[in-house]
Amino acid sequence: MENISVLGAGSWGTALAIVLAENGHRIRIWSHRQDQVDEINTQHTNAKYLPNTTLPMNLVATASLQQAVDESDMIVVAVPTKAIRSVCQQFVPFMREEKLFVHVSKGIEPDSLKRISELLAEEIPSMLRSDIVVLSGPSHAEEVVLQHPTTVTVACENMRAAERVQDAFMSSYFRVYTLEDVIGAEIGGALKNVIALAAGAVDGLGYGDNAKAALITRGLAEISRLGVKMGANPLTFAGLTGMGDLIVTCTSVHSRNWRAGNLLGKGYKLDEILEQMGMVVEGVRTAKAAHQLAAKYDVAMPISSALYSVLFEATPPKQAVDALMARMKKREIDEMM
Ligand SMILES: NC(=O)C1=CN([C@@H]2O[C@H](COP(=O)(O)OP(=O)(O)OC[C@H]3O[C@@H](n4cnc5c(N)ncnc54)[C@H](OP(=O)(O)O)[C@@H]3O)[C@@H](O)[C@H]2O)C=CC1
Ligand SMILES: O=C(CO)COP(=O)(O)O
Repeated sequence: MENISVLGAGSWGTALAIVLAENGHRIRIWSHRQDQVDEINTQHTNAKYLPNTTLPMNLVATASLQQAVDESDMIVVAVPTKAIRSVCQQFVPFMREEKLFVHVSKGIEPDSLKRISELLAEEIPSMLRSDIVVLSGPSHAEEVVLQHPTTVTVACENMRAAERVQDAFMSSYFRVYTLEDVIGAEIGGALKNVIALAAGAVDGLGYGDNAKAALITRGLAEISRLGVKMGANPLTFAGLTGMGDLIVTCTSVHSRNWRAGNLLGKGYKLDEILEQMGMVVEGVRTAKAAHQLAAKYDVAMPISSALYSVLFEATPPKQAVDALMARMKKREIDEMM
């Protein structure tokens, strides 16, 4: 049994806290909203993020970040990418001892182009963190809380740390694999959201399964191209954090990124879509990072670039698809792969 705190009480933080609580660990979940803490502790629900779900009685919420961090040895960071630095900056000043950090967010910071483990390493001094482990894979919170069979991967260069996290999360319906390739796991998890926005847009335009399959396959090709240049193992992209997560996010109605893309394809404006979603759509910010990464590493990322032009340069989605189809002919498998 471990003492574990989950920072962030959105849909994913709450679903993972349920998995951990059901595994018998001593779990705290931190929310920055007192009303949500009260709801979790008194009604055992989190209606905004996981309607129709009853939380286990041993899942305790706190609005005190200090209490959440002090009382646990393993800290699961489950806030959106854009909140990671500010949350770290709030808890680091009162940390007194080393902890194991697990992050479950899927994004890349625009401009700095840092992956999330790099953001955590920058914000948390090395003497206060034993290891940083990435948990990623095809796993919508909505299905995890129904205990539908789900598989994820935990990645860390230190296999003992990865195995400790594997042991903490593994259950009859939540199967956890280990991996050493942190870069591959983080790049696959972040960039699949960009491709999922594009897949949603293609569905919103009324195109069919051929177009969707093309986006998934060619999307994986450009994610892998970039990831390999950044130092990832190409085989990682055939795994759960690559192909697995890309499939689920491009095809599931649970996906926030797919749903936002679908509205884009139907002609809604980005601002109104984000307002309507009420939950984080990581792919929007990551599309900016992907655009910058493609330039920095000199990698062709045509689908990500097309999505960037739809999101930030007002290109109509149909025009972006037409332009993708009209590119110069080329070989399917490029030499780098
Ligand atoms: N949902 C899922 O199924 C999965 C999500 N993920 C990833 O997990 C991460 C979190 O996603 P998800 O749970 O869906 O997001 P949600 O939008 O459901 O929830 C985000 C949570 O973080 C809180 N939050 C936002 N900003 C801050 C801040 N500055 N300080 C403190 N808390 C903050 C929100 O609070 P408030 O309510 O006040 O906005 C909310 O509780 C994302 O990176 C996502 O890609 C990964 C796998 C599956
Ligand atoms: O990462 C996820 C599933 O593995 C969640 O994707 P969305 O944020 O698009 O819902």
